[in-house]
Amino acid sequence: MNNRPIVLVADPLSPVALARLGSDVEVRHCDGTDRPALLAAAGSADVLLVRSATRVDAEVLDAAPRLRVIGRAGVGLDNVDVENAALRGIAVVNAPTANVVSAAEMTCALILASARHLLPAGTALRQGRWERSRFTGVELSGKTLGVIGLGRIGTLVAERMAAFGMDIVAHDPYLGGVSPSGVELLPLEELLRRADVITVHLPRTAETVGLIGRAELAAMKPTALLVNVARGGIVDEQALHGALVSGQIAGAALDVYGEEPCTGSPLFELDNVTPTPHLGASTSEAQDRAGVTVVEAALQALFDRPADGLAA
Ligand SMILES: NC(=O)c1ccc[n+]([C@@H]2O[C@H](COP(=O)([O-])OP(=O)(O)OC[C@H]3O[C@@H](n4cnc5c(N)ncnc54)[C@H](O)[C@@H]3O)[C@@H](O)[C@H]2O)c1
Ligand SMILES: O=C(O)CC[C@@H](O)C(=O)O
Repeated sequence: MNNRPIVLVADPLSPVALARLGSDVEVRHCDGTDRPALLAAAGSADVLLVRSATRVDAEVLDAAPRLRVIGRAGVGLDNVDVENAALRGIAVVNAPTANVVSAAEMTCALILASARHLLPAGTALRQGRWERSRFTGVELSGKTLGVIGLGRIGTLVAERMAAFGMDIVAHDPYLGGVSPSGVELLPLEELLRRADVITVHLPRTAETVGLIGRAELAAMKPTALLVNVARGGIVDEQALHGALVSGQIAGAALDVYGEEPCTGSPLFELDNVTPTPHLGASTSEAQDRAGVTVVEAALQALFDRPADGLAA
């Protein structure tokens, strides 16, 4: 069919989601992290589908005069200039619940891995070193988990870690003082002082960038573990490096970084850091759900009807 709307897929989407696009649109692919390629391909796009790697800023919007829909296959919209898109009448759709279980499970995995030194112990073993006493860990049962940002993912993490016997405290000023049962809401300073494990589940906003900096790290216990599966920049990486080297806190696990992709960081050289390359949403289930959600929303916006093969 000629003159079909063009859907530009700029980050890898699940095959299930791509199949849902059907035959009423023309699907084109580009590498959204290759700026010149993205800007060139955006010129003919009616729909732009991305994950977290592609930055959809004013320059991209300027280069995309036909754009009607931006689909973000995931939760965080910090890589999309939503306000600017709205001013141009471009719809922005995301998948706010598609990957939250995966992100919560990833967080729990990182908490457990940090508490038991799984990464450095496994690395030592691969290098032929059987170092049992060096990697003595800590039990989580009876310890306190501090959740900063008690939204969808923070709540799922709290529920799961409560099953490990952890006491849960949280800081979230937007809950109006109302929290799920069993969760004590605290001011940030008190959470930082009381928690043994601190996990961050915030959007990246002007308010949250740098929220965990030098002073906040200094307020934590020397035995504290800090986990960030939310967004880079919320934890100040330089201050964190200093706190980990000086023993101000015991360890950290990071899935996200101020600049991504991040293939080199002084943090990666520390044994008490467990780094992962933004894998929180990287499960087949989450990717299928996120991709299908934004494809359906994009087709709905284009044609005012559901995708091929879906019930009307
Ligand atoms: N690593 C990954 O792959 C991955 C996957 C999914 C989501 N994320 C990130 O996780 C973030 C959280 O996701 P969610 O689904 O739980 O979002 P959510 O909107 O359900 O929850 C965010 C919570 O943070 C709270 N909050 C906002 N500003 C705050 C502040 N200054 N102090 C304390 N609390 C504050 C809000 O009130 C809300 O309850 C997303 O914005 C995204 O950036 C990362
Ligand atoms: O693109 C991804 O898989 C990461 C998505 C995740 O960070 C999110 O905010 O949903």
